[in-house]
Amino acid sequence: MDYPGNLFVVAAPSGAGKSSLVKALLELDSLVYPSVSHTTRQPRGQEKHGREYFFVSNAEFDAMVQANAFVEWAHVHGNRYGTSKKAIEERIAQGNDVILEIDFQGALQIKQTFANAVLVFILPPSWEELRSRLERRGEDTADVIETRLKNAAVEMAQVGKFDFVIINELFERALFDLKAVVHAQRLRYIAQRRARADTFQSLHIT
Ligand SMILES: Nc1ncnc2c1ncn2[C@@H]1O[C@H](COP(=O)(O)OP(=O)(O)OP(=O)(O)O)[C@@H](O)[C@H]1O
Ligand SMILES: Nc1nc2c(ncn2[C@@H]2O[C@H](COP(=O)(O)O)[C@@H](O)[C@H]2O)c(=O)[nH]1
Repeated sequence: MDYPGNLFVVAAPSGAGKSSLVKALLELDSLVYPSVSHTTRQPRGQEKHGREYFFVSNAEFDAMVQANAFVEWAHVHGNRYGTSKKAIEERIAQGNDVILEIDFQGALQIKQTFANAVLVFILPPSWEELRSRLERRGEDTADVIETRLKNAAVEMAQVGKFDFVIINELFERALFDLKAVVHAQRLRYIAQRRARADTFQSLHIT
């Protein structure tokens, strides 16, 4: 599907820093809108329904799947997460840019539907640092951290399917790289529109 807005998809193993990077990007770039996902996971300490996620029951999630309300959804770390059509389609149809922070399975589903979506994978600088970020964040139990680290190996094996890879060692450097990806896509989009307009003009089509 071809929409006038750009769709950016950021995936990473849990703890690599994608939420922190996306939050910082959103503070700097008022033209990018976040998508709020639905999840069956329980809210963490400060999380609010409708802000970080729409927290729904298994039955509510099932009903949305049945109603074909998701553009993508997946089982991640023992819970289900999904991006609703409502969260993105209206915005990109209006020409706004939208950024999704989702896992690799969802990212690959998005690419099937939106061929122009830009997929970015965030890597941590090392396994030790990944573990230490999850521990320092202090939001998950030791069991949950072990599950997320185990899943990280499977997730990182998918990196070759993404358009861009950013190593989040120094935060400011990684943020610079993410901004550069967004900027490059906007320039590419303008170039594509110009090329199309030129083709139409040379064929005398208005
Ligand atoms: N470059 C960095 N250097 C050091 N710490 C960082 C860096 N980037 C993020 N962090 C910290 O690492 C922790 C994990 O970051 P964050 O919550 O953004 O990860 P995430 O990839 O979104 O994880 P999840 O998928 O579980 O939501 C946070 O405490 C964050 O402040
Ligand atoms: N496929 C999808 N994955 C999603 C979505 N929203 C979030 N996520 C990913 O789940 C894990 C865990 O998130 P957490 O908030 O519990 O730490 C992480 O990789 C998210 O990116 C979604 O809509 N679809």
